[in-house]
Amino acid sequence: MADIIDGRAIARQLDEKTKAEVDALVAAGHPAPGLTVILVGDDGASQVYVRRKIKSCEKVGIRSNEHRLPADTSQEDLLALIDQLNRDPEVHGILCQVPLPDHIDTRLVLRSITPEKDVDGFHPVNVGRLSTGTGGIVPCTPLGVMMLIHSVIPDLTGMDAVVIGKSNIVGKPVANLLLDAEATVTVTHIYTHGLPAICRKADVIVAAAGAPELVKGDWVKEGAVIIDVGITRIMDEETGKERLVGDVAFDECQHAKAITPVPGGVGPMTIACLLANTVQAAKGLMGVNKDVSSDYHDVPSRSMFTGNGNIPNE
Ligand SMILES: Nc1nc(=O)c2c([nH]1)NC[C@@H]1CN(c3ccc(C(=O)N[C@@H](CCC(=O)O)C(=O)O)cc3)C=[N+]21
Repeated sequence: MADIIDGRAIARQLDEKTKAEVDALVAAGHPAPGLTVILVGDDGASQVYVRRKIKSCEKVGIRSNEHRLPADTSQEDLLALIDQLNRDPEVHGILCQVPLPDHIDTRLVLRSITPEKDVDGFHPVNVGRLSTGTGGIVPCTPLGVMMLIHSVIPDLTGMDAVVIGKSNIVGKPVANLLLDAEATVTVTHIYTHGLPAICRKADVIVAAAGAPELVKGDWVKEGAVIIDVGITRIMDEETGKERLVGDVAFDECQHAKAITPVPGGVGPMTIACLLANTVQAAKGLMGVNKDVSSDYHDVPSRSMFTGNGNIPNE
């Protein structure tokens, strides 16, 4: 039997660390970090996620604020709200839930959140920092994925990792983080030729294609580690109830070393990492931790100079 990686338990551990950081900030006379979540429209799943995020904030002592806007909110009004939040010194993190309604230009909206408060790590400045290994805020789900992998494989040096999915939110940033961890990374997607054979070579598989039960048992090498990022709601024919399905045929993969469940795997880590990112953003804005060592990490850092073939100007 494969070990089941308990995302809820690891998220709880991270929340404890986050809470301790919040307490330390407050004890030093700083205000508690503040997160503002914007939700446009009334998509059911989005409402569930936003409620979870707000509740989790309470647990660790982060102040939270929710702006619920009607589905027909104009892009102009949304941008005006973000502009106001960008200037508000009590707001340290801004998250605008995606997907946004079709009449709104999502890229423009995500670019309008100031990079210092961009706790999703979606702003092009943070994307650029991640891809050059120069700090910045790392997107929540990819950061959670790495923590789950590290809970079973402390050192990824030289390992073969296969990422399935090429989204800006998960696939691409996960690939960058795996490279930073010295893994050999193959990025694939649902149109990749010979995907099963590519996966069979992997020591680590990150499935983030949004395709229910795409990864079959015979795609998985004995002893591999599988991280399942997919969440699809399907109607169970037998019970008539809705259930959540990942991108991996879980039952067929018991010869893996370890595997994340859905639910209870990556999802809870996404939220815990959001809270951690909010504290990181707050510290940055408050000028906490701006000591010599963090300056060292802010300047073109390690991975730029350690001979990974990264040429800074490319
Ligand atoms: N700007 C923005 N940032 C996001 O981080 C963001 C977003 N938009 N839009 C939607 C996706 C999705 N997402 C999840 C968060 C928690 C769970 C989660 O807690 N999942 C539970 C189950 C939840 C359920 O029952 O549906 C679990 O896997 O155990 C899942 C998905 C954050 N997202």
